[in-house]
Formats: sequence, C-alpha cells, structure tokens
Amino acid sequence: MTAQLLDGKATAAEIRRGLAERVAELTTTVGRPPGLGTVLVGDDPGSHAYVDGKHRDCAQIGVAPIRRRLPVDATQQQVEDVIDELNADPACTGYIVQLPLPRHLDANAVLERMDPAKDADGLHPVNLGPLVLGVEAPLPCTPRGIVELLRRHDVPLAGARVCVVGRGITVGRPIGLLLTRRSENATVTLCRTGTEDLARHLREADIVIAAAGSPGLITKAVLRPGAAVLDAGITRTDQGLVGDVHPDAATVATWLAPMPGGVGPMTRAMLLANVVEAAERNADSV
Ligand SMILES: Nc1nc(=O)c2c([nH]1)NC[C@@H]1CN(c3ccc(C(=O)N[C@@H](CCC(=O)O)C(=O)O)cc3)C=[N+]21
Repeated sequence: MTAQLLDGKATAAEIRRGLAERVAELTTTVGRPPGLGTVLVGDDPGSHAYVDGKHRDCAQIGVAPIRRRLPVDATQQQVEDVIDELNADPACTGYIVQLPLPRHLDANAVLERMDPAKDADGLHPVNLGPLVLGVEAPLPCTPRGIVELLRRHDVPLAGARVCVVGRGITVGRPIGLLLTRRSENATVTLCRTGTEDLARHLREADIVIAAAGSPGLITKAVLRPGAAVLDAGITRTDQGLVGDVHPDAATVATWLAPMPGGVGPMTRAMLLANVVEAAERNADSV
C-alpha cells in the first residue's frame, strides 16, 4: 500500500484562486488592495526564504507586499518603532513578525505591541483567547491549514483519535484547541517527544500530526496501519530540509501530508486568508 497524498501544494493553489477573486473585489470597492507586511530581523537564510515565499504568494493574488527589514543587531526600540509604524499604516491590512527573533530581543513584548486586528499569524495573546473560547478571530495559520487540508480530502475528524507530537505555540498547542471544537469533535492526545510510551499513543491514533522538529521521528513502526499522517516538522540539515515523518511511513498510512508539499503551503495560504478576511472586516465596518 502507498498512502494517498494530502496535496497541500495543489490545495493551497486552489485556495489562492478563490482568494484572488475576493482581493479583486476588495481592491475595487475599497480603492486599494489589501496589504501584507512582513518584519524580518537579521539575515538567517531560512527566514529570508520563507519571507520571500510569502511575498511571492501575495504577488500571485494581488495583495500588496510591505517589507520591513532590520539588521541582526537591531534594538528593541527599533523593532517596536516598526510595529508602531505598521499599526498606524492604513495600507497595511495585516502583518507578521518572522520568528524566531534574535535572542537579545523580547519577542513576547514585540508580539504584544501588534494591533490584534492586524495579526495575520493569529498568534497575538488577544487572539488566543477567542481560540480557546471558540469565537471568531484570526486563527493560527498552520493549525487552520491542517484542518482545511483534512476537510477538503474528506478525512473524517468527528470521533477520530488524533495524536499530536509537539506542544509548540505555533502548531501543537493550538491544533489541539481547534480539533476539539464542536465543529470538529476529534479526540486529541497532545504529546511531546519525551512523552512516556509515545509509540503507544501514536499506534492508537487514526490521525498523527507531527510538529516536533525531530527528523524522521514518525516511522511505520509507530503507526496504526491506515492512519492519516501529517508532517508539520521542518528541520534544516546539511542534506536540506527534513520533516518529522520517515519515508517508510508512506507504506502503512492511508493519507500522507508530506514535507515538502503538505502543511507548509497550506500555512502560507492561511496567512493570505487571514489578511483577506481582515480586509473584508475593515471594508464592512466603514
Ligand atoms: N511569524 C511567523 N509565522 C510563521 O508562519 C512562521 C514563522 N514566523 N517562522 C518560521 C515558521 C516556518 N514556516 C513555514 C511556512 C511554510 C513553509 C513551506 O511552505 N514549506 C515548503 C517548502 C519550503 C522550501 O522548500 O524551502 C513545503 O513544505 O512544501 C515552511 C515553513 C512559517 N513559520
């Protein structure tokens, strides 16, 4: 058996086509396109590549890119000045601060200074409250992308046993909150790589979401035959980017969202969706 592809690349392209139509309409009614800002501090090549990708996505659907770059030794004040500037800029509908920030900066203070209405990542503390409450607010992009990918491939969620590995703020922790909403009704076990008997939790799961940043962690040996497997892990090595899911997993899984081509493109599509939705909310309120 070889797993069917949860094709994030194709699904994201389809989502972008729908968003492009909404952007065209907004641009006409509002008189200017929605704008997505990125704040990049330092010169980490990986971060540069990700941010470039986000700007390419913007260009494809007619969203205006707003780039802000700061040197690796930027002060807290300099970064916060950029945040204040984007908060005040009416052309900037939403923006992200590319993480991680250099260690000398206080990332939480930077994120808290953002206007929550412009939080394209859905990671502002003010937007994490509604995530827990299940009321409307921008959703974290990777969890939203994972749910969208599963839905569009008719992978059943209601009653499914989901094992998440990784309890990070961008993926693991919030995906547990999304999947246990009434609209999804999954049963979620949230593990870390050090969870005792991790293999036992994994073997019980109908759906495995790997977000640990631990290359090759999920092998066929720890999977229930027929499980759906989504790789949200990404580690930069000398051999290139490596996911959390071992290639042999494809021989026992029914569904596989691979890295690359699975969760990553969906994350980027959801960033665009968050910006377009923010622009639509703004257009409705004037
Ligand atoms: N404020 C903030 N928001 C983020 O969303 C954020 C961040 N900081 N910091 C870094 C991580 C990482 N991340 C990725 C998104 C897409 C791909 C992606 O599209 N990957 C391609 C492959 C990329 C390649 O080949 O270079 C794929 O999986 O097919 C990867 C990584 C977003 N992040």
